[in-house]
Amino acid sequence: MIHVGINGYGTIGKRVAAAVDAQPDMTVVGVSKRSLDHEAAAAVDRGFDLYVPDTAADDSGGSCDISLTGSTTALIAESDIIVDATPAGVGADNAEQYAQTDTAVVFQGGEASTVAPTSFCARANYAETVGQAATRVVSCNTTGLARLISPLDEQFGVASVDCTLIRRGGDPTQSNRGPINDIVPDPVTVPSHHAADLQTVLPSIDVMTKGVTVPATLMHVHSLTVCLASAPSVDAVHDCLREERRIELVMSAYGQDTCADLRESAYDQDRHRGDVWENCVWSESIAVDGRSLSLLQAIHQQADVIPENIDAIRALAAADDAETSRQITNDALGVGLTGSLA
Ligand SMILES: NC(=O)C1=CN([C@@H]2O[C@H](COP(=O)(O)OP(=O)(O)OC[C@H]3O[C@@H](n4cnc5c(N)ncnc54)[C@H](O)[C@@H]3O)[C@@H](O)[C@H]2O)C=CC1
Ligand SMILES: O=C(OP(=O)(O)O)[C@H](O)COP(=O)(O)O
Repeated sequence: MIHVGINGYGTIGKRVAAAVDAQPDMTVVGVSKRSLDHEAAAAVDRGFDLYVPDTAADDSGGSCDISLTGSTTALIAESDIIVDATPAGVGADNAEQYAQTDTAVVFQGGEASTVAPTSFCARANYAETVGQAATRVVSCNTTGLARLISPLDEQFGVASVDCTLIRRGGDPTQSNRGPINDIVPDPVTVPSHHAADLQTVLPSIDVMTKGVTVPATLMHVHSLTVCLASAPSVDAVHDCLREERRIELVMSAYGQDTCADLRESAYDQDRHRGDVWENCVWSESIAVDGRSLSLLQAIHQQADVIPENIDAIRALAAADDAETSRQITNDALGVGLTGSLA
């Protein structure tokens, strides 16, 4: 059993905790959270031991009467691996504390790539992280790109990638974010950080990315043009992507027209929190003109990195090879088990 502690129990941390709990070879030691709020209470109700930063819980979380197990320092000491899912930048502040222990760490994509010796996407570069003391799961957008580009590169060769990322303005509870009525170049400089981030897991890929942020909370959408080394048929691209359990081919013809439709599908499948762990590639968007492939995909920002965090834990623990780990994770969560309609 791999004993896992989760430091930071928000959008990503609570999903990672539930996913660890679902694995046959992992157990949740506990979760650590700064604010003693309704999310902390829900963690305890769910059966997770709750730890707080050593400086004690701040008092902004309200007056919930919640039973505490100990300090974050104790959680780190009791865990084989810590998943740090604290807000962007806090993970880097925590890095020194982790480094003073034998506990390995999975950081998140909000941290700079320098926070750990490797960056991680299970489909792209699992082996580089095996046995390391720390890794960083690349961001939700970068995970979505790496999962798509890896099989295309293996099967057809990828000469270059050009992607416009239509970024959601914030997660559903982030009422302080926006825009509420605009389309914002984000960043206005080109390339956006996603190009360099993709190269942390796929260093040989020639990639250009541009970002705009829109008033939406459900998912990101990527508009991609990929220059391939060969000229495959549309059917060959379909077949290549259909092999990937973390890619779902969705179809407008089946009413999967929008991000809202994709999220509703996940709720209809009784998925926990309505999570869509897979890249959703619109089947009808796949077009090939010689060596140029175009497509549209949607990425559920709260969910796609969750299976990757689980595989990153196994890689740090040197527990399995990439394919075995991905399969255990997929089976335990139900990733790709609904089957593409396309
Ligand atoms: N929300 C998203 O769509 C995605 C986020 N990420 C990355 O995941 C990381 C976490 O992001 P979210 O889950 O969205 O953040 P969040 O704000 O939803 O959750 C952060 C959690 O950490 C807790 N926290 C704050 N300071 C703490 C401290 N000093 N010690 C322990 N806990 C503390 C908060 O109480 C909260 O439970 C960031 O690096 C982010 O960039 C990556 C992919 C997608
Ligand atoms: O990692 C993410 O996005 P990113 O890949 O665009 O940096 C998550 O959606 C969080 O992004 P945010 O920092 O804009 O909330």
